[in-house]
Parts: sequence; structure tokens; C-alpha cells
Amino acid sequence: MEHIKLSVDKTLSFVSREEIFKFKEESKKHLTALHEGTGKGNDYTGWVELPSQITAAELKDIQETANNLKERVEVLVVIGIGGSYLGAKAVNDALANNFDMLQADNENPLVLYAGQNISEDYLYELMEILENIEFGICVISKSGTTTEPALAFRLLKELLEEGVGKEEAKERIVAITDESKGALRTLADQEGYKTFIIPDNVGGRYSVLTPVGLLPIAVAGHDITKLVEGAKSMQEYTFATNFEENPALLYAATRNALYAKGKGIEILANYNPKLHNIAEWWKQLYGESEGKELKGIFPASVDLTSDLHSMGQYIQEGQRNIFETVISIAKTKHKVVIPEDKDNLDKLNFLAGKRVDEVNKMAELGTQLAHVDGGVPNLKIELPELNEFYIGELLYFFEIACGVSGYILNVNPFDQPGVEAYKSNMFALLEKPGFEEETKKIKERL
Ligand SMILES: O=P(O)(O)OC[C@H]1O[C@](O)(CO)[C@@H](O)[C@@H]1O
Repeated sequence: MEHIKLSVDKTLSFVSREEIFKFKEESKKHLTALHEGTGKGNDYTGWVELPSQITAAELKDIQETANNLKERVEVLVVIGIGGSYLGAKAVNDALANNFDMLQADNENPLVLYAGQNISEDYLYELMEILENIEFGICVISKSGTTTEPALAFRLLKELLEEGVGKEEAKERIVAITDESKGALRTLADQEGYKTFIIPDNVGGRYSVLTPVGLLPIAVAGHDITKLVEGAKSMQEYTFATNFEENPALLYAATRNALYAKGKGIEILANYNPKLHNIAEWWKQLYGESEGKELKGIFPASVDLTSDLHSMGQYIQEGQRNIFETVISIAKTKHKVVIPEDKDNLDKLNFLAGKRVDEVNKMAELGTQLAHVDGGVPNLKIELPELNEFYIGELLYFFEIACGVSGYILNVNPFDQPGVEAYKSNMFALLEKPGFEEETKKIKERL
């Protein structure tokens, strides 16, 4: 069985094998701690065994709910923020046609997103479009109390009920939340919505393989069974493989070896625009897991070759505190051959007869070598092709490596206390009941 592959060769002129292998025993110990639930934040490690624990009955329930929505709606609005939408968006964009929105014969509803910002224009324009469309809502919030999705849901629920009536709206709304706590649970029970549970021991950013990710992915028409199979294969592979061949342990060890050498920024790069939102999902995963106690590698991302014409200059010659991890797709889905042109004014006839992907691959290799020459260590993650199985492998690989890497840093990779600071200021400024003291204090600062 072929797996996704990690190569760290192009980091070895910056860190030695010994510096990476220094983390060998420690990283193995951390992997065991994740599987046994004995490390920091162990009440949130339910995601570790998730791929092997999901039952066929659970997947069937998710698929049937998706099918019911597919019959009723042209658009499904997924309402959620952070881990409550990034995984679904990442997978849906990675697997969809680039121009999905324009494919009129698409038999699957278009999945749109809301509740991931508080932009009045975004919400206005979304509601304007939805007024003339058969739509449904999948509202996702683990805590059930997050302001952004709650606000969007209040508006879209009203719009839907006005458009199709309360009874039909009930059939088109699915809520994914905590089993018993939070405002969304109370509301969903009161209104009688179909609900799915986010397990207590799975945090938002590790929840893509629960109904949080799986339902919107199934609605978009992708194969959730294959996605879970991919994740399960990576679960088994990373659990059973020696450090030397274990992509998750090597990734965690190499990035920590580079961090110890002053490389404090990791840029995740791709050469396929479908992967843009995989990087957005990865940024939350690593940013919230590691960025604490004044520590952590800052996760950034670029889409190439596009950003070689914007960020390329900095990566090549700016401050030397960065390293780059490239996600590369070995085989494209389609074939486009470059034609011969009799006038050859663009001087591109030397490429005639070659595939566009060959040009892309040479751009990738050329960039990697240039960046290494410029002082940027490079890691490469290769997927044989872009499909459900390998995306499943990639998601689990990043998750398990993140847990190990966080433990190497000696932080709790499963909490995010820093996120509360903006919330409490926002509530104080908006004079939320219960925040009277904070309101008084913050107003004195303005
Ligand atoms: O699902 P919830 O509880 O609405 O939270 C959404 C997001 O907010 C955070 O709690 C803080 O940003 C994230 O960890 C989480 O993914």
C-alpha cells in the first residue's frame, strides 16, 4: 500500500541527522502518550483513535442525513468558525472541481460558509443570494456559544423560516454540537433539529473526522468512507512504524530541530490551488496547538507559483528565520499538452508537446533548490494523487505530528486559552450583561 511520503533531505544542510535523531526516543514516547492518553491535555485526545473507531452505522447516519439535505436544497450553508468549518472547507476545496460554482449540472448542493466572520456586507450579500435559492443550514459549534456562528445562525434561521415555513426549515437544519451543554444544544432540542454530537474529548481543530467535517463533505458529494479509510491507514502506519520511516515523527522532530536553530516560521507551500484551504486548516491546527507560553513556530502559507510573484522575493532573500514545507501532488487528475505555435512569438515552442504539469513540477523543483540555496530549509510531503484516501492520510498525519510536536515543545497542544482575550474585550466594548467591570475598565483606555 502506497502512503503519502515525507522527505527531509533538503533540510540536512541546515540541521544534522543527529540533531533530528536527537528527538527519536522522545517523539516515540510522545506518540505512545497520545495513544494511551497519558500526556498533557489528555482529556482532548479522543481524535487519536477516531479513524479506527468510527462505525459503519455512524457513517451511514451521516450519509443519509446528507442525502436528505441533497434532495431538499441547492445550497447548504455551513455555519461555524475555526475548527468548526476549516476542515470541511479544506477537504471540499481539495476534492472539488476548481470551477464548481459554475457547474450547473452539479448534482450535489453547493456548500457555502458563514459564521466565520462578522462582516455585515458578507452576511447581507449571502442573504440576498439565499432569498432566491433553496437552501439548508448545517450549524456547527462545539461550545454552542461562539458569537460569530450564533449571530449568523440567528439571521439565516429567520430567513429560512420566513421562506419555507418552520416545519420545512426544521428538515433543512442540522446542528452539530455538544451532547448536553451550550445554547445550540438547547435550541436544537427545543426546535427538534437533527443533531450530531462532537465528542467531549475531541477539540474543534481536531474534529474534521467527526460529523463536523464529514457531514458537509458528504453533502458536497465526496466519499467519506474513503476519507476515513485514508486516515485509518495513516493511524495504523504512524503507530507501527520506526522513527526512521515514520513521517509524523520525522516531521515533528525535524521542525523542532529547525526551530532550535532559530527557524521560527514555517511556510506551508502548494503548487495546486485546490490545496489553499488545507493550509488554512493546518494554520489553525499548528497555531492554536503550539503558539503559547511565548513559544511555537508561526505557521504561514503560500500558493505557488502565484506567490512567487509576491512573497518569492522575501522567501529567497528576507530574514533567514523561515523554513518551508511543500505539499506536492505526484499525479494530476487531467492532462493538458502545450501546443506548438507557428509564430512562436512567446518563445515557448521549447515546451511544445510537454504536459503543463511537467512545467509545474520543474517550477517546484527549481524553487525548492533556489530556496535551499537562499538559506531556507525545505521539507516535502508527497501525495500520490489528490483523492479522498490521500487527503484522509494527510489530515491524520498533520494531526498526529502536531500532537507529538506540541509535546516536544512541552506545551499542551489541546487548549487555546489565548483566544479568550479578544472575546472578553469585544463583550466589554459591546456592554454584554455580566461584563460591567470590564466595560468600565476598557472604556477608560479608549
Ligand atoms: O466550535 P466552537 O465552540 O464554536 O469554537 C470554534 C473555534 O473557536 C475556538 O474555540 C477558539 O478560536 C477554536 O478552538 C474553535 O475551533
